[in-house]
Amino acid sequence: MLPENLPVYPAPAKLNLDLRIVGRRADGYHLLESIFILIDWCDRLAIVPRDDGQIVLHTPIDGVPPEQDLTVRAACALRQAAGCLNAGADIWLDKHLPMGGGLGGGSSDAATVLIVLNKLWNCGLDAPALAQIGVKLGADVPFFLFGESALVRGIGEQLEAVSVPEQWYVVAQPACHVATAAVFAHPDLPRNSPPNPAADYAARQPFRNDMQDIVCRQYPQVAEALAQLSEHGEARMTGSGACVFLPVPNRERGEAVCAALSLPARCVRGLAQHPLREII
Ligand SMILES: C[C@](O)(CO)[C@H](O)COP(=O)(O)OP(=O)(O)OC[C@H]1O[C@@H](n2ccc(N)nc2=O)[C@H](O)[C@@H]1O
Ligand SMILES: Nc1ncnc2c1ncn2[C@@H]1O[C@H](COP(=O)(O)OP(=O)(O)OP(=O)(O)O)[C@@H](O)[C@H]1O
Repeated sequence: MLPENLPVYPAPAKLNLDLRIVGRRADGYHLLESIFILIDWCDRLAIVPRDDGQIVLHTPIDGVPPEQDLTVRAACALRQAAGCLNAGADIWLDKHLPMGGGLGGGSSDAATVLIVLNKLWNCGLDAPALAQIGVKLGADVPFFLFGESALVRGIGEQLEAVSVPEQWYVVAQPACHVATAAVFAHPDLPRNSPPNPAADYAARQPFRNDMQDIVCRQYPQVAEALAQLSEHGEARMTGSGACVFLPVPNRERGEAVCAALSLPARCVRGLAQHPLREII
């Protein structure tokens, strides 16, 4: 999928271990408190600068016009913010993460483009400046730029590091795509969980996901996936779904759970840091 002999830049997925909706802003966006972690399931990108000012995505996704792809939008937004208007890029995206899965794939692709082109174009923007560009592309982009486990608040722009124990997870993929905006707009969505500012993994337990009940009502495939995973432990949905996950003590146990399920699933490992952390 990617051209040979070019550096490959990963864009890892996220899981929301805990997700609470604690309020709503005047513009309708919801205020969240969520523990985010990175996992070792990744999209892969190749990115090469070009000097004719064009931003070319060589691998468009079915149903997403290139100019709306988050990789291209990220490159354009960076170019605008940094004022390097003649900078261009060739981008190849090898998509592995399911779309509409609650794994943040599009946001992660955008974050990887921002990180890499900030270097390749010598923009010199610092992390807060990149996050400001990122949050306009997707609520999860600042987390991927932050690059480690975090308690995320606001709509995704307030981040605090959280120490999360090393852990394996089974991630199961129901055969449906959940429309995030429709879940947030649902009249029955709980929107008033009590705020708890503690950036502390243990103190926030027991974890839950305030979007899970509404999504299970509307998407029986998600409810079925949760029922199957729950036979093996405490399973939850990530983000606005559709994917669901289960912490497991080790890879062997994870592979055994995957084999017992009747839907696609994989065993993944939590990452302490973003693989591009050293160039963020
Ligand atoms: C639920 C999460 O997956 C948790 O990680 C994210 O907050 C969702 O982030 P995302 O998919 O990047 O969502 P965006 O593309 O930014 O927003 C999609 C739509 O969901 C609604 N939205 C999103 C985030 C938020 N905090 N409140 C909202 O009400 C808005 O109507 C928005 O237009
Ligand atoms: N590079 C991209 N990768 C994935 N989706 C993209 C991309 N560019 C634009 N999109 C659009 O964004 C939508 C959401 O994709 P994404 O994979 O980020 O969803 P998600 O995993 O549910 O994210 P979240 O957890 O943030 O809700 C897609 O349905 C698609 O229309």
